[in-house]
Amino acid sequence: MDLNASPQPEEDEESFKRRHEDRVESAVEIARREREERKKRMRYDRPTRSSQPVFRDQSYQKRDTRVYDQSKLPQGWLDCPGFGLEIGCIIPSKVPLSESYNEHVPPGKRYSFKQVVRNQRINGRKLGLVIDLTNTTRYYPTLDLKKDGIKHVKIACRGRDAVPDNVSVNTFVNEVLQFVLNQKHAKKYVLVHCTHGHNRTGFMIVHYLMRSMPTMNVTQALKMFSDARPPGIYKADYIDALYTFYHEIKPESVTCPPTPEWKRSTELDLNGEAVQDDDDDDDSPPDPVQEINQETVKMSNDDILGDEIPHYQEEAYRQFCYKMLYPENKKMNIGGGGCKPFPGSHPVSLDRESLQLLRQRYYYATWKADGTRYMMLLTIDGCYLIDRSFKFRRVQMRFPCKHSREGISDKVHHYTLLDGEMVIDTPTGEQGEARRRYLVYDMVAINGESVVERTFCERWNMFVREVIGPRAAEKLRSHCYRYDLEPFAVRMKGFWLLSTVEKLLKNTIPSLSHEADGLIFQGWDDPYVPRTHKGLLKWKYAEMNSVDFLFETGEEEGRGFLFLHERGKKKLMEGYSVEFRDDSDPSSYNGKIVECAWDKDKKVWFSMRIRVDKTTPNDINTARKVIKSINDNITEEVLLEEIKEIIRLPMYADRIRNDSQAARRK
Ligand SMILES: Nc1nc2c(ncn2[C@@H]2O[C@H](COP(=O)(O)OP(=O)(O)OP(=O)(O)O)[C@@H](O)[C@H]2O)c(=O)[nH]1
Repeated sequence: MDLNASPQPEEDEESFKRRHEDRVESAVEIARREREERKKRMRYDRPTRSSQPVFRDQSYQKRDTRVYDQSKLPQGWLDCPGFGLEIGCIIPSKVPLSESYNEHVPPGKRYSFKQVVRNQRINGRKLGLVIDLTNTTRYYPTLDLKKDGIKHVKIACRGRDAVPDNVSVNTFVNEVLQFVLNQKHAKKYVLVHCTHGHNRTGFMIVHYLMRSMPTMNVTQALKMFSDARPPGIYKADYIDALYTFYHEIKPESVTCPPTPEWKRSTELDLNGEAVQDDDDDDDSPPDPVQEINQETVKMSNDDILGDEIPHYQEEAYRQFCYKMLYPENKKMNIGGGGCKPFPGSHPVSLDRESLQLLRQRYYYATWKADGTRYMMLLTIDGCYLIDRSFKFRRVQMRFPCKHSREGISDKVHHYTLLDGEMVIDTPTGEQGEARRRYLVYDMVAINGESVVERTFCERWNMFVREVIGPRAAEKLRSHCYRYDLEPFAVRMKGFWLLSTVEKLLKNTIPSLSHEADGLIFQGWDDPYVPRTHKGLLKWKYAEMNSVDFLFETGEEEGRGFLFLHERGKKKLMEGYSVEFRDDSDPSSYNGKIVECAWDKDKKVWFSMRIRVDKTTPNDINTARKVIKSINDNITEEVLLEEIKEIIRLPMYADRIRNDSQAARRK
């Protein structure tokens, strides 16, 4: 019996059946061997759920060294309908099988790429992209697709006991969005397939719909998919995961459809045992080892928030940020790859000299929140936290625009760039849970328009009117979307007249439910200045004035060196040393950024903490300013005395009076 006999395209269904029955005996043996193999593989080769690989084009094929039995069709594949109706430019489909499977597929049921392309052409559609979500490369070679000018993207998703991970979802959505954006003339389509084109495929398509249409909700997106590809997603945990991800409450009327007949009838293998495909989207329960015990995880400022996004998407967003921050420099290109400096505005330490600035310009004050600095980019397809290393991570948040219909906005912010600090609010007393809050203190762009050249006062009012206001209004009315389930709350930071600084120091700061380490003085008429802004002043409590050094151990035991940056390069600080006041071995700090404060009595730097959010030390000029500020020693008393004088100056006295009257009128 020749199992490798070449396919017979002209064969009728009857003769195919007969030929196939002859082979059952051997197939039983093969199935048994394969089960053994699979058991071995699962023991040693199990990928973790959170790190599913994303491979593009042929690269995955190089790595996948498994030997596959070409006679094995995916369970239920034969009777599973080929493809669904179009959803925008997307066509959900089962996996096309290469012609090397023809021997085991009756002629009327064959579904290779040749058939796919032909079928789509008959329906008036031309394919431009295929997104393959299967976790194997055994079903078809991608070479022919390339020849036909069809791009193939592989996003390997296991599907078996978990939903596709967030990074894979980000990749999928971005691929489709890019494809749509780059469509020039003729409309082309995206064929999306997993094994059967229901669960993983549906899950990804629902994510795409949610991120491309601001008024879409999960129930509508699920229905759109199930109308196009009945019965839709038929795994309850996939449906639940979508509601959870988008912070929506699942309506009672939404139920999970039963497993389709074509899938159930083939769930037994030739020995009558339930089989699991390498790649199949079966219904096994989640792996218990992977479950995280949420209760034991304590919130910290160093927690990594959000999900990674594709590198090329991140690069495009960086370009956008630079364009908004330097609008006068229209041709600015920050280039691809490499490490880009974080472009957010940075205050300088208050010293005797800069104290004079408070007399020359009109300032407001706020507390200096001591959390983690992030800029935040709001777009239709998601919100992105931008950390101090200029890395972007996606968080699921909603920022409606002002134009609203019955309070529910039909638009969300697209390319709005905020600046702020993430803090952890811990309520005093026994009641309430710690909650993350993003405190916004500035805005760089609104819906693709740079506002850096406007005064702070204008930016601030615009932020309140266009961002915080609509969000607050929708929060009260929205029934479906639960803002309280978002990963953090968003607040605007309060700014106060200089006449109230004493109250700010004595009453407001002590009553805050998060850390604060001083004050920020914000020029009310200032533009947004990227990087170091000499007019933006920070005053810290004396013991909190600090410098971030890079610490490296030398060859001599116990000896360590401190480095700063000078014009972007490492600079050894001769004669500087640091004391570690915990019991840990100094070598454990090697290569880390260590935040140090100055001990006036002992005249030595001592370590306060490791800065896991930073990869570079302070610039030498920044450090000089901190040192000057330490030497100048502007205490709380000195500061308050100075401010008392400043607010009597005519420029301040008049504006304070006007601003107070305006605030009362509001
Ligand atoms: N502009 C501004 N910055 C603020 C405000 N509140 C807190 N900050 C933070 O103050 C930081 C600058 O203070 P530094 O003392 O130099 O820095 P840090 O607290 O050590 O943190 P890094 O900035 O990460 O070095 C900024 O990064 C801001 O995140 C505010 O209201 N306005």
